[in-house]
Amino acid sequence: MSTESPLKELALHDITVRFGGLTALDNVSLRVAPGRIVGVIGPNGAGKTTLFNIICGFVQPTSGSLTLDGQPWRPRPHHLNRLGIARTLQGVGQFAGMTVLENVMVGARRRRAEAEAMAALERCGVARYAAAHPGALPYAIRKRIELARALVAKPQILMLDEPAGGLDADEIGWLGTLIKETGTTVLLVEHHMDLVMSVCDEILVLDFGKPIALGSPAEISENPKVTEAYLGTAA
Ligand SMILES: Nc1ncnc2c1ncn2[C@@H]1O[C@H](COP(=O)(O)OP(=O)(O)OP(=O)(O)O)[C@@H](O)[C@H]1O
Repeated sequence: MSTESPLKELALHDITVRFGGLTALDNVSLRVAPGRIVGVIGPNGAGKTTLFNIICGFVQPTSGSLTLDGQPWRPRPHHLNRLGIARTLQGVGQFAGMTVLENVMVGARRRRAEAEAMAALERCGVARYAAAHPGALPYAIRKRIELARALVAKPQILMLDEPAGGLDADEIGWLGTLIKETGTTVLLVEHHMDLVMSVCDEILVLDFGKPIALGSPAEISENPKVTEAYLGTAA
């Protein structure tokens, strides 16, 4: 499977997740159309990571369902790569005992995918660190390596979990350009509002697990419910 294959439509239907007495997601529906960049935002604890964990099969919904290209779909973490779904993690979770190149090859679909891994590192501007060990590198470089690891398999759906965390303005500018140029479907969980507003076609806003708004960046930035959710957190 490659980026030339038709992109997949991912949809969540009335997903609810309860952890004991806590409702982390409350009846959330979302259709991620092929090729769109969809942001998921909300105050801390709103359920953003839980939503990603549902799509990756790390967490099972209490109720609700998912579909992939309209077919019922039960995600399993070890099938994601084969299905063309790649995810970056918050922070940088690279293997310390491997070189940068070896870390990126872990994300590839084929064995011995050295050329693809080098191409992904080049795309992310960090090919010169291929032989280094990630532990010794600055945080911003490691974030780029994490992106290369997700991009190496040429995913059809790229899930980015707080990719801008810990980056400066220049790095975030670079990241925004990369996201817009991937040509793939992107799901973006991010607190950095300028990045979200500049790259997303559509944004879902969660608050205490509830979907409170879904729309274009302009619609979201003018929605009083969204302002209230954020100001309520800050107060
Ligand atoms: N495995 C779990 N067991 C119990 N509660 C959990 C679990 N995972 C998440 N939660 C709770 O579910 C709620 C939503 O958490 P989640 O991490 O999805 O929020 P978030 O929007 O990603 O937050 P942040 O912006 O801080 O990363 C929180 O109250 C959290 O404490």
